[in-house]
Amino acid sequence: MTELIHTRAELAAAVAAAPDRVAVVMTMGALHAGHRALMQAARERSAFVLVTIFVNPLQFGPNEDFDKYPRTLEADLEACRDEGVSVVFAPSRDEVYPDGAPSITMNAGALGEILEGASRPGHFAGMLTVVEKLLLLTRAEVAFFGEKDFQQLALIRRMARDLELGTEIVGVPTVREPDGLALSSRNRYLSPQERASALVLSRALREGAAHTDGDTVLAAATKILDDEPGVRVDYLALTGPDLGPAPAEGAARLLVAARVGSTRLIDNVPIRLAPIRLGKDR
Ligand SMILES: Nc1ncnc2c1ncn2[C@@H]1O[C@H](COP(=O)(O)OP(=O)(O)OP(=O)(O)O)[C@@H](O)[C@H]1O
Ligand SMILES: CC(C)(CO)[C@@H](O)C(=O)[O-]
Ligand code: BAL
Repeated sequence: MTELIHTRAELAAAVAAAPDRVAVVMTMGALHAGHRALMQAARERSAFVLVTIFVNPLQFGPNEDFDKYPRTLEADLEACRDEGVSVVFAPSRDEVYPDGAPSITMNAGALGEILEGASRPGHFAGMLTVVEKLLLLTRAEVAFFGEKDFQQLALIRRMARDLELGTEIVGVPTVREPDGLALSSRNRYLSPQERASALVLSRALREGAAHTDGDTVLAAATKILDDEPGVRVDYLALTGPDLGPAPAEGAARLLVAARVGSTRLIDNVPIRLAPIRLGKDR
């Protein structure tokens, strides 16, 4: 049985009665198979999985899609029931921010300024603020986040470490459509034609990941993106696995953000860079 609750008092009671460690999956709703993968990973770690559904106003910029963000609570509950979730916490804005906009918020630091942070000022401060509140309110022992939002995951790990939050943060690989498109609640904004154009994001990353030299990785991905007129690239970046500078060899990450029509999408893949091999006479 999945219990739907809305208030802090109900949440405190549910957590106090939890039969196992609290395993949390935080979402903004409009649930899809990517969210379900997080719930399944959580279910493997605990008999008590708690899903939060809250479209956090603090992480949306003034010209972003807060108002039109899909809100599909009935279907979301069905998905949570299917995945054996114990409790769904779907609070109102006042329940999360009883004093209105908080005057003390998280600072996402230098990692919050690059990539997504450069395009969405204030986004990560708002995101970390609500994640920290929800970690504390749910008393989460372990929390699950998708690699699809790779920078978000990196920042949450960093916050948990830097602030000694004591919650284990687990990353879950990106779930994709059979044709490669990363699942995202925002995919439902795409027209059929835009949906076809959006495929170049995953295709570019796949092409890039077929190479092991940094310059070639970027050139291969750029070529695919440049060939699709319906897509405006915000950034294509090759970084280290922690979003620092890309190493000369070993694990790296290739990330992309682009606008398809008016919809902004992100994606990323792991890359393995090989040492440069010199010819025998050089
Ligand atoms: N395709 C996916 N695979 C794995 N995890 C995902 C996927 N999509 C989202 N998640 C994860 O689900 C959690 C909740 O994300 P959210 O509710 O914002 O969904 P979303 O599909 O990313 O939505 P949006 O389109 O708004 O970015 C986050 O940890 C996010 O990384
Ligand atoms: C982690 C999160 C639920 C915080 O609002 C959100 O950023 C998301 O859905 O990825
Ligand atoms: N999926 C990350 C949350 C956001 O885009 O606001």
